[in-house]
Amino acid sequence: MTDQRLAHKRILLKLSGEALAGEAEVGIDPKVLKRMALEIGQLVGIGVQVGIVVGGGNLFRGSELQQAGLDRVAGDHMGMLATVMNGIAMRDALERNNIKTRLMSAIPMSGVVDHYDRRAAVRHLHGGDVCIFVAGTGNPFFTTDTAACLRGIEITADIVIKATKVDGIYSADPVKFPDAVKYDTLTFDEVLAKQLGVMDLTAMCLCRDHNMPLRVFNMNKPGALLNLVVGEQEGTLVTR
Ligand SMILES: Nc1ncnc2c1ncn2[C@@H]1O[C@H](COP(=O)(O)OP(=O)(O)OP(=O)(O)O)[C@@H](O)[C@H]1O
Ligand SMILES: O=c1ccn([C@@H]2O[C@H](COP(=O)(O)O)[C@@H](O)[C@H]2O)c(=O)[nH]1
Repeated sequence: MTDQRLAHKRILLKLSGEALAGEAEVGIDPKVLKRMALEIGQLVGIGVQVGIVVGGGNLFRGSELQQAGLDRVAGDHMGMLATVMNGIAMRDALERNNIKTRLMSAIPMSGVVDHYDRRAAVRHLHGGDVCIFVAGTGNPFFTTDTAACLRGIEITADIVIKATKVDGIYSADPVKFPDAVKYDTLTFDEVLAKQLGVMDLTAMCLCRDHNMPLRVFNMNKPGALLNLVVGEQEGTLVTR
């Protein structure tokens, strides 16, 4: 395939932590990791530059730890460290499939992962390496959705793609409301006005204010990721 057929040449892919857990919903399922690694490898093979932000919801979420009695900032630090563990697992899966990978953390962790450096990340992307960005934004009270939009804007990705367990944005959470209706396209202001909960407000506003398109799609649908980078309709596209 030639470069001209690609709808997106540089993407920021947000992988939800829960998606890494597969059916178990907690922990990491090696079969899911392998499948995702192969799908990401297909993109690299056709010349797409891939940045990834991984979530941590399969291990820890600060808000849930706070409800269980922990200090919120301590909980958020644990959540960010959870994303580092997921990132190490994702790097391992990619490298097992001969996909060159860089793992960069917003929180310095010498000897385990590289420290995040935007200019170095862009150089690695140009060289064909997948860059995995972990530890979110490095600050408590944020989410990895916000980190994904932030990194996407920083690396001048063409689009932020949120891979999740539902196949787009619906009129209500489709997990709780099976009658909810799916949207093919939305504007950021519509998502905000309708309070559609698929992504947090900070992340949405960041994408809107920096004119960064966002697509939400189902990572459990084989081939969907490849389809959308070649411009086919998958999930829901949100634009300004
Ligand atoms: N209007 C909506 N349309 C689609 N999904 C929605 C909507 N409202 C809520 N959701 C829910 O949002 C979830 C998407 O969040 P997801 O679990 O992928 O990410 P996360 O919380 O960012 O990641 P992590 O699992 O790492 O914490 C979907 O699984 C869905 O159940
Ligand atoms: O910038 C950030 C990103 C994340 N956190 C904490 O990590 C967990 C896991 O991230 P998810 O986005 O929920 O997958 C999150 O709940 C926060 O506790 C953070 O503090 N700062």
